[in-house]
Amino acid sequence: MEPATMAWTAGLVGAGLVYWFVWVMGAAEVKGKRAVDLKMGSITRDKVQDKYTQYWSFFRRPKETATTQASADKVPAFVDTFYNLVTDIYEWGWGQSFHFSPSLPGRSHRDATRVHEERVADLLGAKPGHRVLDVGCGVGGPMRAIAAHSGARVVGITINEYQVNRARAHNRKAGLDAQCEVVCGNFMAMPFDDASFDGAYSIEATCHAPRLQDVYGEVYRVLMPGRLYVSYEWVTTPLYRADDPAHVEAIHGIERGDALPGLRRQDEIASIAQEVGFEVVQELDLALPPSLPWWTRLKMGRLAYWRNSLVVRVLTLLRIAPKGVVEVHEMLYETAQHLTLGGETGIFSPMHMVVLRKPVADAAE
Ligand SMILES: C=C(CC[C@@H](C)[C@H]1CC[C@H]2C3=CC[C@H]4[C@H](C)[C@@H](O)CC[C@]4(C)[C@H]3CC[C@]12C)C(C)C
Ligand SMILES: C[S@@+](CC[C@H](N)C(=O)[O-])C[C@H]1O[C@@H](n2cnc3c(N)ncnc32)[C@H](O)[C@@H]1O
Repeated sequence: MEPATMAWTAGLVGAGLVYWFVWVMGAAEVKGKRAVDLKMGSITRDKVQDKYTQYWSFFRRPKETATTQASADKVPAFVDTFYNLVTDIYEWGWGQSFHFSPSLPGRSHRDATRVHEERVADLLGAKPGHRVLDVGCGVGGPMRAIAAHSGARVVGITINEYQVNRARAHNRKAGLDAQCEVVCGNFMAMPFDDASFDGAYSIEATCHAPRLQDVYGEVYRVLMPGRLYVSYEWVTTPLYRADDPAHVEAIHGIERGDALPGLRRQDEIASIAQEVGFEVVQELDLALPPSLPWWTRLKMGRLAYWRNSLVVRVLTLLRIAPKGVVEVHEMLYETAQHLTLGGETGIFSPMHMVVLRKPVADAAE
């Protein structure tokens, strides 16, 4: 072959490979984001690596982040940084619902996710005319499913401005912007009137609060008397042993890689709810049999992780993705291993469900 022909062929093959990496391999797992769109929230390109380092040094020793008032006060700001760093990767590699769900035999992940979300709407008895609060709404996957399923209006709150914009764009695209509203704010001091919601829910979000009382207390305040609050909580289960180093490492790994100021024990949730005034209507760990494992989706993705890691590296090399994305992606990969171990050993559940009622006669009155 002529040298010129060889050079052209090599060039074409190279370009084909880049195209394959970026557009095919980098395609979103569940539509909506491509690898080339990994922006790292509202952090400017040159600050991504620094922000990741700051995040990591804060959450490296999770329990310590909640022990003093001064460090607990910093948690929301670091959680905001965390979601700037991970939101695009989550959307790209997981979809618009940032939570787990029990696997359903013969059904897709998408179906399992929707069923887990619609369960909340059904428990709340949400219906047209109701105004329901989504506490820690992410980019609004659950909000849209619940609004569409129930016909209720849903107002979501998230600490992260970038997620607000993503959620609003998704709502518009889904034709649900008249029914779904998104507000930027702290769920421990919400900008809503007392007794202004017919129902409230939180899906894998309140685990970011240093004190669960602070967020449950706020939900209690904004809920109308007699109405329900459903929450899916991240907890350690009674199988967790604090004297087993493998257990401790798995739980610390989950906390570090998920911006958690310290996981709570399952048996703490109901008493905290009662402490702020709620009646406990139901409490159930949805991860327990007969539910099928929630962590198989993480495990089955090994090949996808390898592919994604390669895509992220190539995009960083080509300067399409900002420096620091590789580190964030590595952190998530490690977190996935800890979460899987937590699921397999049964020491951790991301779906300890509580159904709480604000009594008709408020005890404080
Ligand atoms: C509730 C929370 C988030 C739960 C999950 C939505 C996310 C927890 C770990 C995340 C992921 C881990 C591995 C990533 C993978 C390396 C990458 O290639 C593609 C995205 C992942 C699969 C990513 C997706 C979201 C999670 C499963 C917490 C924060 C309270
Ligand atoms: C794992 S995501 C879950 C999002 C959504 N519930 C879902 O299932 O797709 C956690 C959410 O809680 C929000 N969050 C964490 N701490 C918060 C705080 N102090 N105030 C408001 N939102 C918060 C995050 O911004 C994020 O949107």
